[in-house]
Amino acid sequence: MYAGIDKLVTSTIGKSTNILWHDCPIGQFEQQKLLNQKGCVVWITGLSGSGKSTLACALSRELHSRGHLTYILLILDGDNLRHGLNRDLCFEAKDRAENIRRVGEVAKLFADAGLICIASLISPYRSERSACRKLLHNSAFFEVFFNVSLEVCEARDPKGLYKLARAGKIKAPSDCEIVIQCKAGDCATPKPMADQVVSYLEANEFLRD
Ligand SMILES: Nc1ncnc2c1ncn2[C@@H]1O[C@H](COP(=O)(O)OS(=O)(=O)O)[C@@H](OP(=O)(O)O)[C@H]1O
Ligand SMILES: Nc1ncnc2c1ncn2[C@@H]1O[C@H](COP(=O)(O)OP(=O)(O)O)[C@@H](O)[C@H]1O
Repeated sequence: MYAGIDKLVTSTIGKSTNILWHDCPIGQFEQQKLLNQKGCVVWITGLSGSGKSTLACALSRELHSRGHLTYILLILDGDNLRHGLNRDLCFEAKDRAENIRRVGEVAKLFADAGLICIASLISPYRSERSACRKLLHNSAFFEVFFNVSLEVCEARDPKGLYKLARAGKIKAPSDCEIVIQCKAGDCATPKPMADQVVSYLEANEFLRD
């Protein structure tokens, strides 16, 4: 047996038996001490064009300027992910579900490594967002809902995809920690929106060990 592995848990997955779980001596606790922050997932949900990617970038810039390690969100952004990790997936309901499940698992890995992981996905279904939330056992999953009207998103329509959103009747999330409100003619700039999330992380002691 290798040094440092003090617990072996076996399980059966499909037809495979003896799938081993290895516990390692350097875990989330040790990583967080090193980074002086707590690993967590900030999950940004909202319609296409609501401002998710803009907030993700503003938030990572703001946290970086304060000395915090984030995972650069552009990799965990719906469009970008479909160039790599999820290039086998399209936009049917089952593919969206798998897309979100994989992103949730990857986000959990980054949070386990002590990083503040910002995921930016439309993630329209509550059940899938809840499943990702449940992966984080220590309440380190924060949902940010962009409450931006269809009218505003459609007026922006930077990718010309808006006819698709028009068909969807997406219910507002009921279990999010943070709501970014934006009505026609009254939208905050990205910096105060990022500050709203930073204040939440600060108040919940995620910006110190
Ligand atoms: N057909 C179709 N339907 C929906 N979205 C489309 C489609 N084709 C491309 N895109 C772009 O992909 C982004 C959505 O990916 P997500 O991973 O966020 O979607 S989901 O969470 O799986 O529902 C989304 O990015 P944002 O506009 O930034 O939200 C779209 O621009
Ligand atoms: N707070 C804001 N106020 C005004 N325009 C914004 C704001 N946030 C984003 N935008 C603009 O809205 C469009 C969509 O933003 P984006 O972040 O790409 O949305 P999403 O990632 O949700 O599709 C972009 O053209 C962006 O410049």
